[in-house]
Amino acid sequence: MEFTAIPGVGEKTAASLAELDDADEALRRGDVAAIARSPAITEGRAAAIARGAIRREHGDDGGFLATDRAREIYDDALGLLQDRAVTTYGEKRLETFFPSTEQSRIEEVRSFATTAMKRDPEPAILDALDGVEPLEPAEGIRVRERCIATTDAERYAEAKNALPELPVEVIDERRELGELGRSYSTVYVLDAEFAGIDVEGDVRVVPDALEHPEEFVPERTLSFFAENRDRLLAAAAVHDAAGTEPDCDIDSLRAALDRVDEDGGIVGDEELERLSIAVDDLDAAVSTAESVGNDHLRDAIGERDVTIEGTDFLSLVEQGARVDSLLSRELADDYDQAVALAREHVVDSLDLDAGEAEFVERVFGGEPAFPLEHNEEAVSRLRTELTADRDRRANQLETELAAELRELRAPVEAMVDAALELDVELAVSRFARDFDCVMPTLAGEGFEIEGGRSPLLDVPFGEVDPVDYGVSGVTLLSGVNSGGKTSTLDLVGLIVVLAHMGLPVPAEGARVGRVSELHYYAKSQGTLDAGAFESTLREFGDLVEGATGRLVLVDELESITEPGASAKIIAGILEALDEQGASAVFVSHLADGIREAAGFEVAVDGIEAVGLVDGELRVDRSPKKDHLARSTPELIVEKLADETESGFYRDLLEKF
Ligand SMILES: Nc1ncnc2c1ncn2[C@@H]1O[C@H](COP(=O)(O)OP(=O)(O)OP(=O)(O)O)[C@@H](O)[C@H]1O
Repeated sequence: MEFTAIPGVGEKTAASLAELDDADEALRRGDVAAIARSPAITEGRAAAIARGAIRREHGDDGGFLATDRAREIYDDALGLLQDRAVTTYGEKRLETFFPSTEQSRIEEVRSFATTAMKRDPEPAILDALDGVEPLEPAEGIRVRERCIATTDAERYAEAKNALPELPVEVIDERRELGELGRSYSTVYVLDAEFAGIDVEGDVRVVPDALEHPEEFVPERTLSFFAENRDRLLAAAAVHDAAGTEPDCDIDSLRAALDRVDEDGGIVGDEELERLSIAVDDLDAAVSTAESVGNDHLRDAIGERDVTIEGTDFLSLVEQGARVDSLLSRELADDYDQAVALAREHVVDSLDLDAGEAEFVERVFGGEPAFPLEHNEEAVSRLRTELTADRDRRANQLETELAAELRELRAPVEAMVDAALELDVELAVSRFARDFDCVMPTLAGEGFEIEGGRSPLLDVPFGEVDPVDYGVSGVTLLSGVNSGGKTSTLDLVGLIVVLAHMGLPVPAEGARVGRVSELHYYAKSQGTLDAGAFESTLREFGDLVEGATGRLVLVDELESITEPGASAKIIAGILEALDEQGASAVFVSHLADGIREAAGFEVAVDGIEAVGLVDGELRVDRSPKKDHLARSTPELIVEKLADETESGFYRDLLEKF
C-alpha cells in the first residue's frame, strides 16, 4: 500500500509505517497496537491513521458527520463504548469504528459486532484483561562479554546494523583473533577464511550469522519474554477465564517463563548458579581462607618452643635477617598445613571442581611466611576462568532457551492480540447489554424506531421511557416544553450514527435508511446578531444544495431570529429539502406558521401531554404521527378553564 495515500499520512509517518513488519495487514485490521509499535507514532495517532486507511480501503470520504452536533453525538457514542473497554488498546481500537457511508465497511463491523454481542462479559475475564497490554519489543540490550569480528569494513557496518547489541571488532590479522579470544568469552567471526583456526578462547567462525542474527543475541528473545512476562501471563489468564483456545500452548509458555528471571537471565540451572556464586564470592572466600590459614599458623606458633641457634640469633640481630628462614625450618609442616587449609576453604566454600581447584594451588603456597598471604595474580586468573565459564554456560543455556522461546514468539503475539481483540468485542457486548440494544436493519428511507431509549439522557438509563418514532421525508416535531423533543432528536441521531458504524442500537427494534451525511443542528442559544444570522443562513443555503441522501435534524431553529421571520425561513428550508427527497426532522414551536408559509403539505408530529399532575406535565414520550401537539400554555389555560367559573379562561382557550 502507498502509505502517503492514507489521509493524514505524510512522508515522515509513511517512513515510520514502512518499518513495521506487516503494516498493510495492521492498517487493514485497524490494529492500533501494531501501528503504534512504529517509532514516533502514538496510540492516538495510530487510531487516526487506521481510520484513514480503513476509509481509503472502503472508498469512504469521511463526510458522514457533517456538523458539530453530529460529531458530538458520535463522540458520546464512542465514549459509551470506550467506558466499557478495559485496556487502553481497546479504547483506541474502538476509535477505528466510525459512521460510514459505505456498505462494505458497515457490513464488516456488523459481522464483528454480531459475533461480539454473543460474548459473555464475565467479571473474571474483565479482571484478567486488566493486565493485558500490547507486547513491547526488548530494548536497550548491551552485550559486553561476546563480540563479532570481521576483516571487512562493509560487513562491519552490516553487523552493527543487524546486531546492535554486540560489540563489533575489525581485525587485520589472525593474531588479533587470539587477543579477542582472551578478552571476550565468545568471539563470532564472520569471515569464512578463518574456518578451522586454532586460537585461544571460544572463537567460532559463523559466516552466515547476519542472516539469523537473533540466534546470536539470545538476550533479545529472553528480554522480550522477561519484560512482557506480566502481559503474557495476563493474556493467558484471559484465555483461561474465557475458555478460549489460543494459538500458543499456555503450559509451555508458563514453563518457559519460569526459566527466565526478570532481567532475562536463566534461572534454575545449578551449574550456572554455582559459577555465578563462585565469581561473586571469590574475594570474600580468599580473604576468609587467608584468616583460616593464619589462625592455624598463629596457634601452631603459639604452641611451639622455638630453639634458635646462637649464630642464627646473631645473624638476625646483626644483619636484619628475616624470620622466614626460621619459619621454613621450624614450621614448614605447619605452614604446609595452613596453606592446605586455606586452599581447602576456597575450594569447599566456592564448590570448585577439580580443574578450578588447580588454580587455587597458585593462590596460596610458596615459601613459608607469616602471615600467610594470597597471590593476587592467581586470584585474578581464577576469576577470569570462572567468569568465562559462567558466561559461556549462561550463553549456552540462553541460546537453547531462546531457541525454544522463538518458536513461541508468533503464537504468544497472536494470543495477546486475541485477548486485546476480545476486550474490544466485550466492550461492544457490554454496550449492547447495558443499553438493551438490537442490531438495526439498514433499509428504506428515513428511520423507524421502536422502544428506543437514549443512554445520553440526564436520567438513569433504567428510568428512560421508551420512544417509538419513525419519519420518512420531511417532518416538523412539535410538543410541550420539556416533553422530550431534543432528547428525541438525540436518540434519532445516536441510532443513525450507531447504525452507520455497524453497531447495535439502544432500541427494541430499528430500521434506518442509509444516509450520506448527518446534519444535526443543536438549539441556538438565543437570537443571533445580523452577522451570525447571515452566516447561519448561508450554512443552511449550502445544506439544501445537493441534499439528496442527507438526514437533517434541527432543534428549534426559530430561536435564531424573530418568530415571524423564523417560520418563513424554516418553511423555505423544508421545501428545498422536500424537493430533493432528503429526510429531516425539525423541532419547532412554530408549526402553524411554518405550515402556512410552506408551499407544500408539511407533516407535523407531536409529543403530547397526557395531563398536568401536581403542576407537572405528564407526557407520552413517543411523538404522535400527523398530530400537532398542544403547547404548554394551551394546556394550562385549559386547566384553568376547567377549574374555574371564569369566562375569561374559556374565551382564551377558544383562541388556541
Ligand atoms: N424518553 C425519556 N424518558 C425519560 N425522561 C425523559 C425522556 N425524554 C426526555 N426526558 C426528560 O425530560 C427532560 C426534557 O427533555 P428535552 O430537553 O428533550 O425536552 P424538549 O421537549 O426538547 O424541551 P424544550 O421544549 O424545553 O426544549 C430531559 O432532560 C429528561 O430529563
